[in-house]
Amino acid sequence: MAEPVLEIRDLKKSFGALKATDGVSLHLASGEIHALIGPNGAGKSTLIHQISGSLTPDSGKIRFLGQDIAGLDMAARARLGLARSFQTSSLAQEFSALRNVMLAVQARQGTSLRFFRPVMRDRSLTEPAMAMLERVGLAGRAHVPAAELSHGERRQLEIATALALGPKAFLLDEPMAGMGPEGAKNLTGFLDTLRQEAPILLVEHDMDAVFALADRVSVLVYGRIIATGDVDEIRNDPEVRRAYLGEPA
Ligand SMILES: Nc1ncnc2c1ncn2[C@@H]1O[C@H](COP(=O)(O)OP(=O)(O)OP(=O)(O)O)[C@@H](O)[C@H]1O
Repeated sequence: MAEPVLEIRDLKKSFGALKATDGVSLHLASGEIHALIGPNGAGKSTLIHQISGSLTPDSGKIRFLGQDIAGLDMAARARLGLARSFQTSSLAQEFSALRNVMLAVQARQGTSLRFFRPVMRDRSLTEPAMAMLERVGLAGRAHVPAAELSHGERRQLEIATALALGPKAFLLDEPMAGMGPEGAKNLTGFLDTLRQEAPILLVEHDMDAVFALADRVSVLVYGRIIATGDVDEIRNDPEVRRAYLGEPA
């Protein structure tokens, strides 16, 4: 097997007596969507925070693109191509959709603000930024301030800014939250295409989306992975049905 894009080994994190992450190991392979599901409080967000670098594990290994990233801060992990999106919005609300994506393009190019050039006419920024907006279906809303976009459109814009950073893997924490049925359907279709660009570790409560998208599913309960498998294996796993899908033993 080719080396996984992301590999987590025996990760542990406690808050006092609570073992929020209790020896988690999982990996994300190239081209796949790996869904992480589990009941409220299972430790899904805590795990994502440790991978993105906003929370320090007590022990365990995190390797990304063959490199141990445990000692890197969040910004350094993002620069390597680890894109985290959704639970905290990174958008500049007063700026247009286009300007938001341009900021990400600029960050990737490593250029500083060009005070003496009219930024909005800088084609090395506007052209790739428009291309990203087109990809997520927001080109028609390019000049609308982020604050005036609908909830679903803001999610699309967050993906466009993440794409502009040239990600090598996505960590998506509940992207379907707050989306109506139509928005969830559109986003599901889009995520389906996104896996070609970079694999996705997907934390999601929307089981329709998980079962439609996931190549593999891991089930987290009380900080431990109790099962990993494809959608059918997870649906039919008696322990999963008991612990998570709420069925009697
Ligand atoms: N900073 C913290 N300090 C203390 N306890 C915390 C902290 N962060 C999370 N926890 C606890 O760790 C456990 C796991 O929380 P976490 O938010 O990771 O779960 P989750 O699976 O993402 O839940 P949800 O599906 O509701 O988002 C919970 O019991 C939570 O109360």
